[in-house]
Amino acid sequence: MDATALWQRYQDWLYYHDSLGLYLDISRMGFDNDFVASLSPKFDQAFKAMDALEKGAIANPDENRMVGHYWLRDPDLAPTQDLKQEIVETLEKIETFTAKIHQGEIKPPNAAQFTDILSIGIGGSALGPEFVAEALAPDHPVLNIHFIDNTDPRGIDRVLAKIGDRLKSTIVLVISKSGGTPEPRNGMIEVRNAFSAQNLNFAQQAVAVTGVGSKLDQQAHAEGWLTTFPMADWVGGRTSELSAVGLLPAALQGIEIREMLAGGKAMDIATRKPEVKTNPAALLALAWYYAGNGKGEKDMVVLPYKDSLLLFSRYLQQLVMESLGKEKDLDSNIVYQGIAVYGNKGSTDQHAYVQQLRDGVPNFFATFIEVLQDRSLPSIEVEPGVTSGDYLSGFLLGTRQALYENHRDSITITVPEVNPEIVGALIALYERAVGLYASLVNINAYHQPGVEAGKKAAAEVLELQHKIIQVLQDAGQALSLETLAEKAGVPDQIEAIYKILRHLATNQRGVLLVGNLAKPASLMASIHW
Ligand SMILES: O=P(O)(O)OC[C@H]1O[C@H](O)[C@H](O)[C@@H](O)[C@@H]1O
Repeated sequence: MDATALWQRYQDWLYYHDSLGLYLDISRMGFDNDFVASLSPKFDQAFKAMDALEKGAIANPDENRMVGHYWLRDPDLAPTQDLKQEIVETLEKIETFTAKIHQGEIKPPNAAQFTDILSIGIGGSALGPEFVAEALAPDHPVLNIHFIDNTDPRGIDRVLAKIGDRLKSTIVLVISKSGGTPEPRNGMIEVRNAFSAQNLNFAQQAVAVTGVGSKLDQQAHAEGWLTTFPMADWVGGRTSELSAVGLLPAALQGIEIREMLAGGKAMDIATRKPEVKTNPAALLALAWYYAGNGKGEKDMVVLPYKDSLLLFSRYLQQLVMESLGKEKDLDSNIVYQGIAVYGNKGSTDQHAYVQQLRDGVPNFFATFIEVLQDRSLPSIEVEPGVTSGDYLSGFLLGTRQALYENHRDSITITVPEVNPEIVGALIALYERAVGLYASLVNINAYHQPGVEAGKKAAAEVLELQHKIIQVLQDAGQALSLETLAEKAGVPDQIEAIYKILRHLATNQRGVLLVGNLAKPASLMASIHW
């Protein structure tokens, strides 16, 4: 396409949101008008499905749940008065609680004021808060946030070591919608143990964000934690950033949560329009469908040219891949859907994998995120007439151009600056795009049956661990792995047994492995009394 035609195409497809100052450019995706027309019936369906979902239809048939994250930004849309009230009251409670914490009205027993936040959660209960903290926390926040988002003992130690003796002034948020996920439960137990070690009272510094009546909720009430915030069953984990899950940690850091919600609401209004060309989420869904042939054949590489948006791609990984990565469509056909998401930030990544993007296997489309404002204050020149920000901007434009020249498609989102309103809007934009795309490819975006398989398998491994330790104890002598597997009644699990024993032996857990480590079959296992 020559420069004039390309410039025309750019203008024809450019989307601009006036009040947000947000641009979306899909002109560098190679679709044509016939393609757009061919998707029109699917989009009509998708808009209808989205409308029904917003009105409270059971949009997650497997779990018999409504999908109401849009109501969080506009409680008037909630299908019942009770739901509306629940949203409004939770928001008010977050603000009142936060104000009391900031003013020292609610304070830890052994310090004048809270200084730090320790947020324990995983998946949707961590990725949004982590992304938002990185994007929006002030340089010197009212409270410094730390995250435990795994069950890695060393990772937990590291976070606790950083907090050190400020544990006495740390407010602990345990965030888990189900209230039964093992990783945050383990994190909580470890942190509680650290509190005991410093003679501190965990309950007096702990807050739960969880489903009403969950195990965690019951524990928090029974033990008299500082307070609890509800997580509604109609908000999915990966779309929970603008619920208490994300708003509470954000507010505690001093981030303007009402602005995040306003940005989300403004974007929701824009993406509710049942017309592809003027609806930015529909434009994104169209571009994704085009790139991957409606089958996720190309990966989504997310490249914000702004350090503060570093975690956006990680956040989107869950939102997109957990929503779209499905074996079956809504008619139970095997479809193996999904779009792989990865990314980090520019221009940093230009010195890592962008080489492959430009010249290597063309199995991706890029999404550039451009932030117009370099910094709030004027910049110095790093060479005559040029600032660091000019470089950043030049690198983005240059990479976009270099990809285009080599027939690599890209989308560009441009925002004026990274502020709470824009972050809220970006979250809402992608939530809606994922919902629309799911309709286009006829899948349920709101369940995650695959995640259960991994959890179940992990539970079985732990059960096997109990079993083999029992067998070893009963045997009272060293056993070969084969004999051990036989005695445990699981001769087909010998490899798993070997790996469990190797882990236990490494961690001084009372198991001794003797023999040639290079030849697992030669090993003898015993209990080390
Ligand atoms: O918030 P929780 O109930 O602890 O769940 C945390 C995460 O658990 C699972 O991995 C789900 O697939 C995620 O969607 C969820 O965000």
